[in-house]
Amino acid sequence: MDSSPKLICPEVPCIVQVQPAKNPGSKGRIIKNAKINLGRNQFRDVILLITSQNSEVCSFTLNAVKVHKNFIHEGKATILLINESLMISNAPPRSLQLFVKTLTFKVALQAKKTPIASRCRLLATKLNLTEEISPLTSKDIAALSNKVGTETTPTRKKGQPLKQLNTQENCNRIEAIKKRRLEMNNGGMSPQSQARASLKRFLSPHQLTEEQKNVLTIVLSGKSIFFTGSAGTGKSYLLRRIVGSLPPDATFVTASTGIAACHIDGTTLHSFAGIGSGKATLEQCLELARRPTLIKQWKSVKHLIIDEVSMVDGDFFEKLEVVARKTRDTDLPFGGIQLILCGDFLQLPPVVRRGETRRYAFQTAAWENSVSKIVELKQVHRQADKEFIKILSQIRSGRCSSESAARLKSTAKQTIEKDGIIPTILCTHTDDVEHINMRSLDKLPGTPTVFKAVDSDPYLTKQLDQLTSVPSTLCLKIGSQIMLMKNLDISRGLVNGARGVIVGFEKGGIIVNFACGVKENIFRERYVVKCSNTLVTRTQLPIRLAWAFSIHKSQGMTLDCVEVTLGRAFEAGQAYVALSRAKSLNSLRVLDFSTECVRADAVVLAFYRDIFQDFY
Ligand SMILES: Nc1ncnc2c1ncn2[C@@H]1O[C@H](COP(=O)(O)OP(=O)(O)OP(=O)(O)O)[C@@H](O)[C@H]1O
Ligand SMILES: [Mg+2]
Repeated sequence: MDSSPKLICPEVPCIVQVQPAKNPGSKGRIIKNAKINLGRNQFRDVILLITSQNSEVCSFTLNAVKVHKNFIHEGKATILLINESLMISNAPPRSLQLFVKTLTFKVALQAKKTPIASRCRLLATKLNLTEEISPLTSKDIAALSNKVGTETTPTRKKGQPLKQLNTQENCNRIEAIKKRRLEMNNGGMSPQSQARASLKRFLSPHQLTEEQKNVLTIVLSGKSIFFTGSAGTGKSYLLRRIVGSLPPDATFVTASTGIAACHIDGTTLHSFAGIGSGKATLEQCLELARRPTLIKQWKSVKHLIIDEVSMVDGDFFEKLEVVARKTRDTDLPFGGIQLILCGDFLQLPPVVRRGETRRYAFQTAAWENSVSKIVELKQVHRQADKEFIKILSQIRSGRCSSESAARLKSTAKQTIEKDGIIPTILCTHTDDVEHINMRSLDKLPGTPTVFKAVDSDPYLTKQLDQLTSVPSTLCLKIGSQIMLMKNLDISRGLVNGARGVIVGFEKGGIIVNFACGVKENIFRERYVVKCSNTLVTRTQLPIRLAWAFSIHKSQGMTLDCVEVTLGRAFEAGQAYVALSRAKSLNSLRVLDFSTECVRADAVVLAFYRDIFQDFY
């Protein structure tokens, strides 16, 4: 049996707009609730099939094809054929990516084969679909040794209309793109190797584990689910995969905090809900949610994703449930919205004011009525070291044996500085963070270079500070310790949380030496977030100063090298969150550790013991 990885082309639910090439301005034909698939006809041409809601099928031969996939992450792509263009939208982004990948490779493979004589084709009376497309395999990649593929991604600015290209223009563009790609390679990889590498990433990316696949299956079955697990079990990683498997128009991706939302390219739950802090009366909240743009949004939600649900306040969650029912005019729990909740209640709890009683989301009737499935992920991915995993597991449950405490204390003296990168101090209090960062910057010689964020709406700067992970002003000097706040290139280690030090300035950017060994020029990035139901942007360097970081802000992150000070820990789960950001005991330095700072909330322990028989 062939055990090599295969990429099976999925059937993709979407909306397709078929436009005649000769008349690109026309609306063409719009097929809603369509499903697209690939097949082959009797000549072994690759065929794209569109099945409409009433099972009507139309097919397009893909002999000459060009794919625009600039917006594929939003579930959109345009396939340009000789006589028409197919504009695909509202597709689950990951399924669409797999589909486009298969399409481009299969068409490229086909182009290598001897074409069927026109006479033969003319003699055939009718085009028959003979078979489904076979999965893409590593053999296919090998066969593509001297062909890059037919796909192109010409740069098109947002808002600029798609233009039908004549053949000459097409050729020029393809040549220019090939040249640019070669230039980008820095003489490293040939286009063939690039094509192969790109497919290999698809064929064998980090695969989901069985327990993660199980969660995905439950999500796709439409059930409301809460999946939990200790830090680093891949909850947010899986969540990103889930987002890619759901239709974008009806899926809302949120998290309890701005920084956690950034990890999954979502928005905060508060910003999505549109009911302010939720502290107002239910009637006032409903009034807010019934504003025209918001009510439209509430009515369109089918899947609501919430990461770091442990920090969602119970009262807020309860109000949200009522708002969902009332705005959607239904008595179904949560207005019939599928909830996809994820987080670890043994990490940070909801923030409450002094004197207020804490109520977790799971303590509400709204949770009882809406969440039908609870799953625990058990395999830890962030750390590989068994000893460290065992220590963390104890701390999560609020315990710490004398051996574990001794092991953690033993890290206090180890050297984890490397190539000028010093570990980030994780602080319990935000004031300490500001103070350490400012003092350390002042100590560096020279005057700072200031990078001011460009916000699409300057009046929303405060909200953008909350909703994006990057500050409105960055004062930087050579020697500044920084943390990357965006996944720029996962394969090279340029991921959210990567630590580095500034070694130079470049026009409009900075030069950074990263702990992963990469030296990279970093320029401004655009962050797009929803604020009061409109899209706003912040353009800023994707970094933060990282001599110090708050434990609250670090929740959800994987950090390269950290120093933890827990003397003033005040919150249940705080020590656990701080320690579990590190990948290994070797990249961690724990100062002033005492077992008193290890605390787990008894209410949460009781909840977990109740739902998981084998829990601690
Ligand atoms: N199936 C997998 N295969 C390989 N790596 C994985 C897998 N799942 C997750 N990871 C990696 O493990 C690390 C931790 O994942 P992630 O941040 O999603 O964990 P988490 O459960 O959300 O943690 P936290 O509770 O701290 O938010 C990440 O670097 C992620 O890329
Ligand atoms: Mg997470």
